[in-house]
Amino acid sequence: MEGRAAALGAGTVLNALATGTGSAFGIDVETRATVELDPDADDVTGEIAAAPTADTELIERCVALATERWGDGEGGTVRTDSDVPLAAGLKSSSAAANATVLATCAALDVTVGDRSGGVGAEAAVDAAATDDPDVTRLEACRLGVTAAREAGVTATGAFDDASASMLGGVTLTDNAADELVRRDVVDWDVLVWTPPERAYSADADVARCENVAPMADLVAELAREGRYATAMSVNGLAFSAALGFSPEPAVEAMPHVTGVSLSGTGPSVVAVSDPTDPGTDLDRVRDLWDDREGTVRSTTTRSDGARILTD
Ligand SMILES: Nc1ncnc2c1ncn2[C@@H]1O[C@H](COP(=O)(O)OP(=O)(O)OP(=O)(O)O)[C@@H](O)[C@H]1O
Ligand SMILES: O=C(O)C1=C[C@@H](O)[C@@H](O)[C@H](O)C1
Repeated sequence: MEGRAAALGAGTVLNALATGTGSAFGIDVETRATVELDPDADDVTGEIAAAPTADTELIERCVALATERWGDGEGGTVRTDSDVPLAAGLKSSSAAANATVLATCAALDVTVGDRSGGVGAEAAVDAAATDDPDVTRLEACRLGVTAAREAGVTATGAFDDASASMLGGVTLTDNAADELVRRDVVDWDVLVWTPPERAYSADADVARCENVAPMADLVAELAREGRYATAMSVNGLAFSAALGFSPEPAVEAMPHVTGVSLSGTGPSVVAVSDPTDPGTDLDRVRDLWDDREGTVRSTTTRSDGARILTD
């Protein structure tokens, strides 16, 4: 009983720590999970490639909750390997949880897809429905969010990040209710600067973020209108200030991009360029960010989301 799956990292449009409303978009950076189930095992043992001392509780909870829900409570092993740097603001926890839940479904021979007949924002996802699965990707995503809450790696549950990682595209969510408010496909070039330090979401100063709630409401309004890139730039200025990160990398990028923001609870900064936006130049931003400590990575948005791996 083995299953493998991959899920996306993501960038931030709106950080949910101020109001519980959040927004994020999937990017072409993946985390893969391999799950082996053993009907005779009671426990789940996790391993994170290239990070032997990192906390494996999240992925172990994901397997345990998935086998309780869709299997017979099997134990086993789970191993992740990732191109998403851990605790850098690029939704490593959401990608790990989504990949692990889908890999567990694959190991259980439970089919996963997007069921037709959804309502509201979920109907937009259903537009891509091709089959009648046992489990929808949104159900799998919500299970990963429950595991993240139980493992204590999140402030709000981060359904915004998790839905962007699972479905791709850009999502706007209510994290208090784990509800999808809106989803759209975006087609952007993306530049990511990741400084060497790490910032765990569980350690973020939520009270400081709540101080900028009026700005978060404004960002949410822009996102509801589909003005995601503008929303993102406003978010970046507000949450860099609230969380104590320099706004300088975003400010120097701003004349050359469609949108730029501190991502998640930092420290990465993500800039996007809409190819139909004539004034943008991510190469120029790369020249500026290359002078900074850390790594600069070029990528793109993804609209397909997480998937079970079959080869
Ligand atoms: N590849 C992975 N495999 C297993 N667990 C992971 C992996 N990546 C992250 N995690 C879990 O997620 C925790 C980090 O979560 P955190 O929310 O702080 O990071 P993040 O999701 O990258 O940040 P942000 O929400 O700001 O984007 C780690 O301590 C670990 O428990
Ligand atoms: O832990 C959380 O609840 C979150 C962490 C960050 O990624 C935020 O960007 C997200 O909106 C919520």
